[in-house]
Amino acid sequence: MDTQYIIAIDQGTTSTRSMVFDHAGAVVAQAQREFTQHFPQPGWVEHDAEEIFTSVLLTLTEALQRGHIDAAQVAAIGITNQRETVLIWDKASGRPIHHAIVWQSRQTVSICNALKAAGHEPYVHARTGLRLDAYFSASKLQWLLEQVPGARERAELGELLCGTIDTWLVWKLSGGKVHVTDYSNASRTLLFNIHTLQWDDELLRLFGIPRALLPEVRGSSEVYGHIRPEYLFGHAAPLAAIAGDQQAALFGQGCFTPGMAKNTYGTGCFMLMHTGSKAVDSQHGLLTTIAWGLDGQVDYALEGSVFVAGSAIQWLRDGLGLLDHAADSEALAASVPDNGGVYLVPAFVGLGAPYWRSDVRAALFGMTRGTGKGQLARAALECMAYQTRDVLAAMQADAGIALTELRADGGAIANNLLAQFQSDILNVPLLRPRVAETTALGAASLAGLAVGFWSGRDELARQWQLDRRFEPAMDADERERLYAGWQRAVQAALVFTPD
Ligand SMILES: Nc1ncnc2c1ncn2[C@@H]1O[C@H](COP(=O)(O)OP(=O)(O)O)[C@@H](O)[C@H]1O
Ligand SMILES: O=P(O)(O)OC[C@H](O)CO
Repeated sequence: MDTQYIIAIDQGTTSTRSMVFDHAGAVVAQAQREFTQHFPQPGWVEHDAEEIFTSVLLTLTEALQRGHIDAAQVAAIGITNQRETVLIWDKASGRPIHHAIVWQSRQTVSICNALKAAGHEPYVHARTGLRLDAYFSASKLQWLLEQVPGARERAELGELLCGTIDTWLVWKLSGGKVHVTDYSNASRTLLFNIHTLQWDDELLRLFGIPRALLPEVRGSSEVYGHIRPEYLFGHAAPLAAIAGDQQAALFGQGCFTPGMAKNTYGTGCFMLMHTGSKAVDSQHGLLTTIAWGLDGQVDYALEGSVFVAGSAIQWLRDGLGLLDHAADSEALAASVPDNGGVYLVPAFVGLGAPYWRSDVRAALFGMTRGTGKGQLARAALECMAYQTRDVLAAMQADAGIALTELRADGGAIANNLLAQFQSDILNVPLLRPRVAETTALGAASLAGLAVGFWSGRDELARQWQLDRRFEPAMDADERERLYAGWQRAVQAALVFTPD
């Protein structure tokens, strides 16, 4: 029989990737497409869901062509996606009624603030493990139903469907036959009870969301349907996995047992710790979320969501013009011995975990006349490490355990200076795996498990391979001195809020 492969579709915030994995878990071919970011007003971020779907079809076919792989060799397709981003579309025509509202978008801050002021946060948190924040899908759906003319009436008549990006893609790829999501994505909507594993009627009422809009919630590793053959050179491959991108990365990093954690350094920074079958309620500003539904049960995770990480480097590049490429930040930072007392609090869209302050704005502290590009590059890299320490401290306090190692992935951790500094500031070894595309690997793994391509988690755990291990090398006084500077900078930024 011909060699078989699994395709993972990684639909991220700024680009879509299709990656083909072989049985050893190695990437044999891939294709990537960026798509348009729409900023209709300051702080708003939207995507054209049709453009996203086109990017998926193009990368699927490009990846197969590049790898000279026959579509019949595709054993299954797994989907992983930017989370919380949500849209509504017309059931009959398949056309979105408006752009998708992206997770970063702040256009529903006032909806959330009003609900918080009315005292709803405690029970929303108790059911969902989340916060009443514009980051999650529920207020975005409410906004769409209120702002798009006729949407609410049509939703109540059952003419419309909604979904996060996974749901949209499965619906489109299956030719409008399958309307599903998985537990990991449902757990990011603010409408799903993570304890009863049901859409929550009271939360639906609170946000005014008709139940008829919502998809069925399924496991993260099962065959939901098949791709229309015309989308894959005539082969109706099974659509066999769905997982939110951060949970997929946790899976792809082989964090299968309680206490194992990963941190992904992409646009934002997302640290997740597996907590097993237990939903640990955070007392320190973290989220409780569903890691995945697999083999008939769900596993939970604690999550620290940091909104700005690698995008601080993009700001140096595109906003300030200090760099040509993000990777140049390493040499620039290495051109100076230290941060020279400069700290960047990168609250460009407010601060996420563990602060949850959407009103705070970014700030630079500690500059002197001698401050130059090198210190700014350091401050931008270091802020990822300090934010990670904030989250790790919260996680250790919530879980009651000390982390012995941190598995790291995402575009920015290719930066060796950042990786070493991160290990120093945490005083924990940082492990960078050989397959950097852990998000896609996680989705491929879940799809492969669903169709018997891999035997189980043990086999997957054996495939995880180390690229480089960074050991903490900074002395304790220096570590605590630097971190104390960060804490002062955050406190100062929290005090200054715009009108
Ligand atoms: N060598 C590098 N050093 C620092 N930051 C980097 C480096 N390479 C990429 N980045 C940053 O990492 C991010 C891209 O990582 P990626 O994992 O592709 O993100 P996402 O999936 O969120 O789009 C960008 O914000 C970019 O600025
Ligand atoms: O698309 P990414 O990789 O920036 O991930 C976005 C997260 O899923 C948002 O919660």
